Amino acid sequence: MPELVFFSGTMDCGKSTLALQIAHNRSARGLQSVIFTRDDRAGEGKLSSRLGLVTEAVEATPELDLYGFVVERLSRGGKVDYIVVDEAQFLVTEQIDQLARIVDDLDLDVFAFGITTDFRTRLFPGSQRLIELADRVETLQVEAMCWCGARATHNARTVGGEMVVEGEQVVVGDVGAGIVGYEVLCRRHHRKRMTSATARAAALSPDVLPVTSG
Ligand SMILES: Nc1ncnc2c1ncn2[C@@H]1O[C@H](COP(=O)(O)OP(=O)(O)O)[C@@H](O)[C@H]1O
Ligand SMILES: Cc1cn([C@H]2C[C@H](O)[C@@H](COP(=O)(O)O)O2)c(=O)[nH]c1=O
Repeated sequence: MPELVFFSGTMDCGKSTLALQIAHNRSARGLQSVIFTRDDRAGEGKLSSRLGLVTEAVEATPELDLYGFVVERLSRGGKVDYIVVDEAQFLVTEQIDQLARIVDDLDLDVFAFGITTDFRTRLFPGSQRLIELADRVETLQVEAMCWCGARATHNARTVGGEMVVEGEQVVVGDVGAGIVGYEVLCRRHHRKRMTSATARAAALSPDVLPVTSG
């Protein structure tokens, strides 16, 4: 049975790499995909991984009907065997419904990849709809780690190095880069707003240095 699968995790846990691997293995067996993405760091119409691989993709702008796109390709004689969607958190909820329709009405597997929650620990609308509709939600096996060594479960946003919990939901960016950056943290340190930089600064603070006599 074809499935809608949501591969989910924090930033930097290997989602795009897995998306590229799935596409590579299937195309090696002659299967053809439509790859959708939205706002990839590498630019419009790209699906890129931090391991350096990149492939062409269809930019899923909010107006694009994903079901209609696939139907049109099939009706023009194109071959479509399965669908890959990266940065699925950025899709509008109607597009997630369209993905479910692709599975149910066109009998195609849909593999969607995305982060579940934003820097405020709130669900992205696209991810919420995926959790509601997916046949399976899979957590990636290569866990991203917090600076403390625990499994990273949350995404933090930093502005000028400071962790923030207010702002626009969508700001495209990378981990540890630019004015606006991101860092993955465990829940404990997300709650305490303690990034690796804050933790380093605290460790160096005279307040926590051992008091020596003499
Ligand atoms: N230099 C490197 N050597 C080995 N693995 C790396 C290197 N740089 C990045 N990675 C791997 O790539 C992962 C990020 O891959 P990516 O697919 O871009 O993540 P995501 O799409 O989840 O943000 C990291 O968790 C790490 O496992
Ligand atoms: C937490 C968070 C992230 N984003 C953006 C930043 C990146 O462009 C993508 C995630 O990409 P990745 O391949 O999973 O690393 O999402 C955002 O816009 N808002 C957020 O709160």
